[in-house]
Amino acid sequence: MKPLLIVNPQSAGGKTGALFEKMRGPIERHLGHVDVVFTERSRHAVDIARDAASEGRGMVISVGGDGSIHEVVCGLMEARDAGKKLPKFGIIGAGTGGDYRRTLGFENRLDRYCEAIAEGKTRAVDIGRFSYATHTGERKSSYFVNILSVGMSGLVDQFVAESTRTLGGTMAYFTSSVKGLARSVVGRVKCTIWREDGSREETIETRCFAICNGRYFGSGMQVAPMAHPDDGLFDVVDLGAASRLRFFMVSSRMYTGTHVHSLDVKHYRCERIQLELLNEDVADRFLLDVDGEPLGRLPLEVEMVPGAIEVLVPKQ
Ligand SMILES: Nc1ncnc2c1ncn2[C@@H]1O[C@H](COP(=O)(O)OP(=O)(O)OP(=O)(O)O)[C@@H](O)[C@H]1O
Repeated sequence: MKPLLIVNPQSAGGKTGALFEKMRGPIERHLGHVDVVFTERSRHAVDIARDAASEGRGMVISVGGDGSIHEVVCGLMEARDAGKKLPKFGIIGAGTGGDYRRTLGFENRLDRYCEAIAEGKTRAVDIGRFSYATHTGERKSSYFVNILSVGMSGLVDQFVAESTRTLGGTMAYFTSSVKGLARSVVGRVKCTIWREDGSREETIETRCFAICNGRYFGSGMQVAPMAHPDDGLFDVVDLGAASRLRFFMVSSRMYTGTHVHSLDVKHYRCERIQLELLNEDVADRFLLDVDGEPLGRLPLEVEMVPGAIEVLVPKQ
């Protein structure tokens, strides 16, 4: 069967849909004939990827941004949990932020994405499987490939989602970040972590707490510069509970990854983690960010699925 391209025409503010026919020539020169499906709605890529794995495709390729990668991964993981053999997963970055492809070492060029897919080098990347609470209190589960964070990041995502209809992408992100900082709260969180055979429990206070396979979130902020997407462990970064001004100054250092040297920031590694919010009065402002999209809230339980998906990566 031919490789299947799952194209999000709405990614990069709609540019991907407008430019895809121009991209098809270079793609087919590298990969030969391909099948193409355009997503028609949010989360459609989950169904397409799951069905592609179920019908025995050898390769699926996401064409879009981090949200598209996330959805294809969710579909593949649903197929894996149903006992299906998974296709190799190719990435053609055509989004706005591109946080996951940065960790994998992709240059943001169509020819580089195509070369990586054609060359066939893979990395078996880790996936997080988690359960969370929806805004109506229902328990649900899902997956993440890059970063699952909670606190101010989820609040910013929610403001971005509410504002994109009236503002352009960059402007929406900037105003949402300012609003997110102004409205951010300190969560008091009961945190239980498991590593190898042992577990430990502690109560922490934080404005933002990130559970990472990849290194970047928020369009280029290197929250976990030490993370490797295929080491079988989450790198957990707690950005602390400093005042808003001090938190802003520490967070700004994420662009260079030097925030990890701040005494406010804590880092540890684990295979499984549970978070429960103790000050429930801040629950509607202490929210989840899953691979860059808003989702729900605590309580949260996360477990590692090591080496779950074979991703086609640059040779380097
Ligand atoms: N046909 C569609 N109509 C409307 N929304 C869609 C459609 N297909 C996918 N989406 C949604 O588009 C959103 C954004 O996609 P994606 O993340 O790939 O692009 P981006 O936001 O430009 O990139 P990045 O996340 O890297 O900044 C996702 O939440 C996805 O669910």
